Amino acid sequence: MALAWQAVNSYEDILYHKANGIAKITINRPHKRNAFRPQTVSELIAAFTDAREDTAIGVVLLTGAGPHTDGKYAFCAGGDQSIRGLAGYVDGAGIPRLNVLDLQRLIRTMPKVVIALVAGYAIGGGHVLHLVCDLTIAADNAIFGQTGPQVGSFDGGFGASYLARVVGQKKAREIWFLCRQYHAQEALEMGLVNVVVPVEQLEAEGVRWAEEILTKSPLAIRCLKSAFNADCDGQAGLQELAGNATLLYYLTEEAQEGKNAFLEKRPPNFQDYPWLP
Ligand SMILES: CC(C)(COP(=O)(O)OP(=O)(O)OC[C@H]1O[C@@H](n2cnc3c(N)ncnc32)[C@H](O)[C@@H]1OP(=O)(O)O)[C@@H](O)C(=O)NCCC(=O)NCCSC(=O)CCC(=O)c1ccccc1C(=O)O
Repeated sequence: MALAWQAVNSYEDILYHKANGIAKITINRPHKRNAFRPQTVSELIAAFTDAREDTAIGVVLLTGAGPHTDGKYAFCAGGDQSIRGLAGYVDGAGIPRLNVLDLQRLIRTMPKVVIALVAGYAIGGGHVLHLVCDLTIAADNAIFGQTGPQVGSFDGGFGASYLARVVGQKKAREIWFLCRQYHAQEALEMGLVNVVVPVEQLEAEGVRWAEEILTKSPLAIRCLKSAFNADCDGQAGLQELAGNATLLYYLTEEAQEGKNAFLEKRPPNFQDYPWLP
């Protein structure tokens, strides 16, 4: 049965819906193959931040609106080249921005599962967006690729190093150095996506995966996501993982004793808590 999506807020460049513990964020610029401008990214950050803060939400689906009137689908074609200035993508106030990097970090560090639903093109910065999601479900018409060295750009952050972690060094260098496009099946074979489904089943499959995840333990999923990140993200990754250890410790009676003793102006008594092997 289809979910009864409820619209959340009103945006210009994105659509934002929620239903049954799932948030769905849709880039809505199909006339540009869902390429993002600074406003698109700001709106995406606002929606992802809302989903992060909402304790009822456990999984976020990120997708692109489509098909366009020409029948073509796109997840996202990267930065909008028509408003690219000297120092980034120029916003309505004339300020150049590279704010998609903030969005990448938000998706990567939010303690909920983010699933990219890719129909059509995931190209350039749009390809990196699906890459930083925890899981990717591809439609059978999905096309993946980087174009940076062709259009005078590159993503040397997650777009390079995390891509190499996912598909291996040789393949990642091929993807960036040759700027080829890869079909869904090839993406599956290189471990870039989790599954390929017929395009008309894309959202339903995403909802099925989300519903399955939502039956699992939120704290376990949270700790696992930060553990996977810690392996790649250096001190920032360790901070995220250690933050979860602190959260779990705060939940114990032992930690409460420390706080209570301070508030009651007495020495703490940790004698009841064992030094576990
Ligand atoms: C995606 C295509 C392969 C699709 O091809 P096709 O189906 O033939 O459609 P088109 O006719 O080309 O496109 C239809 C329509 O959409 C417009 N459009 C498509 N993509 C863009 C875009 N990226 N920017 C602006 N407009 C776009 C296109 O012009 C057409 O409009 P008309 O009015 O009808 O002419 C193909 O479209 C394609 O190759 N697109 C470009 C892909 C690309 O090169 N993207 C940019 C890569 S660089 C990037 O994304 C920056 C990454 C980034 O943001 C970043 C990374 C690291 C650090 C910082 C940053 C940062 O913030 O910049």
